[in-house]
Amino acid sequence: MKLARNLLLVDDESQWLRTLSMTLNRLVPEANVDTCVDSRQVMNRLDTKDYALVLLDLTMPFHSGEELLESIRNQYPNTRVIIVTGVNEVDTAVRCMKRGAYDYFIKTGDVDDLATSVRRALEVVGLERSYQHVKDSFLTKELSQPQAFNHILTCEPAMLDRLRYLEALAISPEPILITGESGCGKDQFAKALHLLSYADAPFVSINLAGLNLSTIEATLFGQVRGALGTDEPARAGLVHSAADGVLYLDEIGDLPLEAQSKLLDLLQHRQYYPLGSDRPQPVRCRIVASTQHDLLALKQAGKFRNDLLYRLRSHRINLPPLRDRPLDLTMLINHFIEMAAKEMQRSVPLQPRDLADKLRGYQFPGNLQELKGMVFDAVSRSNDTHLNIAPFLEAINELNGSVNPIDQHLRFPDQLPTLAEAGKALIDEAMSRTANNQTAAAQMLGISQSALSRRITKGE
Ligand SMILES: Nc1ncnc2c1ncn2[C@@H]1O[C@H](COP(=O)(O)OP(=O)(O)OP(=O)(O)O)[C@@H](O)[C@H]1O
Repeated sequence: MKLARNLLLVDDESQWLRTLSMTLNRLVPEANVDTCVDSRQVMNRLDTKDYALVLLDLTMPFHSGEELLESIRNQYPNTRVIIVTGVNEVDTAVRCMKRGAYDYFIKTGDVDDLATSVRRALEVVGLERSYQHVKDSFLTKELSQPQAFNHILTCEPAMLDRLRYLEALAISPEPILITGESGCGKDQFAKALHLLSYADAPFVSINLAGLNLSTIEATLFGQVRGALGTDEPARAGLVHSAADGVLYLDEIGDLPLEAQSKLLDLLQHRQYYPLGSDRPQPVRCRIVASTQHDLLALKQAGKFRNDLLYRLRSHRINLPPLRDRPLDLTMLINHFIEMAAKEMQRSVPLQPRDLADKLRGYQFPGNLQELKGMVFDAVSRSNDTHLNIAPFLEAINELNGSVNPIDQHLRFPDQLPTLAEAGKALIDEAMSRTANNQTAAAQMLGISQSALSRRITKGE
């Protein structure tokens, strides 16, 4: 899938082209910069490669910049054009902007503003493309690269929407935040994104839970020799290893505040400083972060930076827990049974037909990870023909046993009722819920029907 990062510099001065391309490579590392010195070649170049942005000189032999601006906007409306010229005339600038230029710069030695505009234009084109992709995929309801999702089994409409959304986001360079309970498939989504857009580049992941600040900083950003006052050798960090690919930050909520500002710098300026160095290193990598925690709550508690949170949340995917994916249960059980049998090199045991039904009411606090664990346990405890379902029943019983309905539902008033009053209220409620069926009410209350009848007669 095409990322919006190809940039074509057009100018008849080859020395200027060389300098500008070197500068932009440094200041906008996310861009792929090509150059074109001959105005007659520009439209050919656009025919053969998908450029998100063209930086155009105005005064050139053969075709003027204004002429090319018009042709590009007509034939490639999704490509933005920034004019970079020596012509310092308000009229010309106004005319170019009216013809659809994205921005207009006078050639000077100071290219910081130009770099900012280039970065913004690439973001705009990326967002436009993602939006178009979301629209297309939601209209057609089809995935264009289904093979990237081979490891994500689902037939739940809500999950299929998320797959399509991830596919649409794959072309944007912006970070993605994946949220959801533990074990619900966040890692799988990060890996799918990698396959969608960065399959030939590295996928580098780190789980930030429980790591201290210096370990995180050194691991992520690397260090120069002796950075920590010891004689430790220089080493490259994971950000360096993830160049051009995906850096997956699992449990981003555990990132200490000090490291959050460095991550923000990386996201905003696509550069980082190894520990002990004051020389910024440019890098281009897609950041995917995940968490099972509520980052808004962490922000309110002062543990997560507001600016980082909003930067990360620009693309967000929240995965539903397994208990909200009833349509997937049977398929996942079958999948994990086959996987376990294969790993344990045994034949696939038969499962009871109603296994998925038995599990329907179960909450799966550990989600797919828990289901997978149960199935592997069951397969390992099975004989060659039939699946041993004890692990499933044990989990259901354990959970039922650990839930204290009184803790969950009863709320006592300041003035407690007497035992007799509470007992009578309970019996009245049970009788009303069972439409005065004493046998059912007695079962609900955990006493025999005759004991209930006695209590009702006595008015207890
Ligand atoms: N849709 C799916 N189809 C098949 N297997 C899945 C699916 N989603 C997740 N899994 C499997 O379930 C297990 C848990 O998934 P994963 O590690 O992606 O969850 P997670 O949300 O990242 O968990 P954690 O919060 O603990 O990091 C993995 O073994 C994964 O391969």
